[in-house]
Amino acid sequence: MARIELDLAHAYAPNPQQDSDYALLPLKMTFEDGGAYALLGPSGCGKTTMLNVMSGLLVPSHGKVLFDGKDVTSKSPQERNIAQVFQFPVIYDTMTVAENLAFPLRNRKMPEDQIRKRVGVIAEMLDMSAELDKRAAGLAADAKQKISLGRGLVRADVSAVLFDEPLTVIDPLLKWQLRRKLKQIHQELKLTFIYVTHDQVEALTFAEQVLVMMRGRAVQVGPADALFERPEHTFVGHFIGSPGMNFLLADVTAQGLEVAGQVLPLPAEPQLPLGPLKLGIRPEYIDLAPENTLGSVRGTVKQLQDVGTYLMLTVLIDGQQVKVRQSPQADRLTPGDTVYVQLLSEHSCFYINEERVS
Ligand SMILES: Nc1ncnc2c1ncn2[C@@H]1O[C@H](COP(=O)(O)OP(=O)(O)OP(=O)(O)O)[C@@H](O)[C@H]1O
Repeated sequence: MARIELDLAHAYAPNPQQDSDYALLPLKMTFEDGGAYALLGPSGCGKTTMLNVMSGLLVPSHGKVLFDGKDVTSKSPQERNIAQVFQFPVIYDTMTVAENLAFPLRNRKMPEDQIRKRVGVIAEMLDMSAELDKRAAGLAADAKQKISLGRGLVRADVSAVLFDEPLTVIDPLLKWQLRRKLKQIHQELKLTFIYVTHDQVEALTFAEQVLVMMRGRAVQVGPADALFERPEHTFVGHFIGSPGMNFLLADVTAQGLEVAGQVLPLPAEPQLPLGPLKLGIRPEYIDLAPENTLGSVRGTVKQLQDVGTYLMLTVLIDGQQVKVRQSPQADRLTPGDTVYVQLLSEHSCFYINEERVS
C-alpha cells in the first residue's frame, strides 16, 4: 500500500496556452494509505486522465507523482504495483473463474496453497464461491465483471486498486449490492481504493473522501456531508444533491441582505462584504413560513411534484426559481399560491465569483 501524492498538471496537446488546453489544471492532492476515494464529475472533466496519471498509463506533461515520497512519475503500472479494474471485463474466457482470480498471484509466483486460500477469500467476498470451477466464457456480463473486480482485489500487496467506472455493465439491482459490497471489502482488505465515477450516489456511498472535478479542475475534496452542507464552489452545490442547491442573486447592503427586492436581516457574524453575491440554500433546508415572518421572502408556487416520499415545490421569487422540499404531509398547495419561504439559516452559504465566502 502507498500514500499517493500528486503535484502536477496535464495537457494532451503540446504547448498549452490557456486553461481549456489542460485535461488537468495544476493540482496538489494526497491520497492517504488505506483510504477509500472517489473521483466524481461529469463526462470530460478529467477523471480518467487523473486515474491514468496515478496508474502510470500516462506521464503527466507537468509535475510529479509520488508513492510513499518516492518519485514514480515515469514508472510503469507494473513498477508502481497498481491493480486496475476497468469499465468492461478484462478476463481470460478460456480459464475458469478460479484460474482467472489466481492469475495475478501466479504471475507473482505466490505458493499454490496460499493462492488457493486467497482466491477462496475473494470469491467468498464477491459471492462467487459456487462458480469457481466454471469457465468464464459461459458467464453473463455482470458475472464477468465481478471476476474483473476479484482480479483487482486479489493481491494484498498492491500500492492501490484503481477502479474506472467498474459498475457500468452491471444491472441496477446488482449494482446497488456491489456498491455496498465494495465498501465492506474496503473495510476488510484495508487497501487504498480510488474509484472513478460520474454517479454521485455511487461516489457518496462508496468513498470516505470524494474529489469533485469540473473542467480539469479539482474543486473540492471531502466527505459526503461536507460536500452537501458546505459546497466550496457553486458547481459542487449544483452537482451534489437531487435536485442541487438553490442559488439566488443577492446584495449585501448596510440594511441587510437584499434578495428579490426584499431586505432580510443578516446575522452580525460572519461579516459579509458589501456588494453582490449568491445565496446558496438546499431545497431540504428551506421552510415555508406564515405571512410576513421576519426573514421570509414572498414567492409564488410554480409547480408541485409528488415524488412519493416527499413533495418538491418550485417557487418563483421575483423571477428567480427555488426548489423547496416538503414532507408529504404538508398542506397541499397549488400553482399560483403565494408562499413565504425562509432562506436564511445556519445552512445558508454565500458565494462570490462562484467560491464560498461563508
Ligand atoms: N488521448 C487523449 N488525447 C487528447 N485529448 C484527450 C485524450 N483523452 C482525453 N482527452 C480529453 O481530456 C479531457 C478529459 O478527459 P477524461 O477522459 O480524463 O475525462 P473523464 O472525466 O474521465 O470523462 P468520461 O467520464 O467521459 O470518461 C477531455 O476534454 C477529453 O476530450
